[in-house]
Amino acid sequence: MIRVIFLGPPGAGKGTQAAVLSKDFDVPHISTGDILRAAVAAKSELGQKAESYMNAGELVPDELILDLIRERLGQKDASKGWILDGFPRNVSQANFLDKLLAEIQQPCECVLNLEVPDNVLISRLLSRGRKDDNEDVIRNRLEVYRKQTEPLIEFFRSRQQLVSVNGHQAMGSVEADLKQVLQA
Ligand SMILES: Nc1ncnc2c1ncn2[C@@H]1O[C@H](COP(=O)(O)OP(=O)(O)OP(=O)(O)O)[C@@H](O)[C@H]1O
Ligand SMILES: Nc1ncnc2c1ncn2[C@@H]1O[C@H](COP(=O)(O)O)[C@@H](O)[C@H]1O
Repeated sequence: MIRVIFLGPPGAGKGTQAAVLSKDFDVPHISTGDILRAAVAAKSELGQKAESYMNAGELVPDELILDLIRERLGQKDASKGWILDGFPRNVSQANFLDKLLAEIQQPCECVLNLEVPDNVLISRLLSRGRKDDNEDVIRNRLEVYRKQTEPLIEFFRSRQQLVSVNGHQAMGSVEADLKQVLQA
């Protein structure tokens, strides 16, 4: 069983690696980006509220995300562990998660921070080609990451929860490094 959070800029490989580890460790991969994209595709109320923020590369307001995470972590499959990808994304989400995990008695074991140079991120995102992967939106997502999400590196490091891994390697090598961390 593992309970881990993936941290890292857009394009660092969080979703790619979380999907692999989710299979290997048999725990759900909980991606707030995937949940929101599904809501947009379904044209649900959440999707309609979130879409314009996502298309602009901005974070959606916390109030759209917090209940969703509480509900998802309360589902049965999450009782055996989880991998969070894309949450928390700012300090207020991290504080919320802290309280929630204490309340449901599911402590996070570690925060895996994928490090990749900016030029590599940009070229990966341009070739991924999602709706929010055009040049202007990528630039904004990186800026939003620097301002709002990157402070979480220090937040988790100060609590000795952070482990940084070189994400600028072949996917299999990143996976091997992550597994080494998780088995340690
Ligand atoms: N180690 C790697 N080497 C080369 N390409 C990679 C590697 N890891 C992931 N990619 C590719 O880079 C792109 C971004 O990866 P991924 O979607 O996993 O990133 P992410 O961190 O989840 O991004 P976002 O936060 O924007 O959702 C994908 O097209 C993926 O196939
Ligand atoms: N935790 C989140 N808080 C606010 N906004 C979020 C969060 N997770 C995802 N989003 C929105 O969705 C897109 C895509 O997310 P990815 O994790 O990069 O797939 C992101 O730009 C936010 O608009």
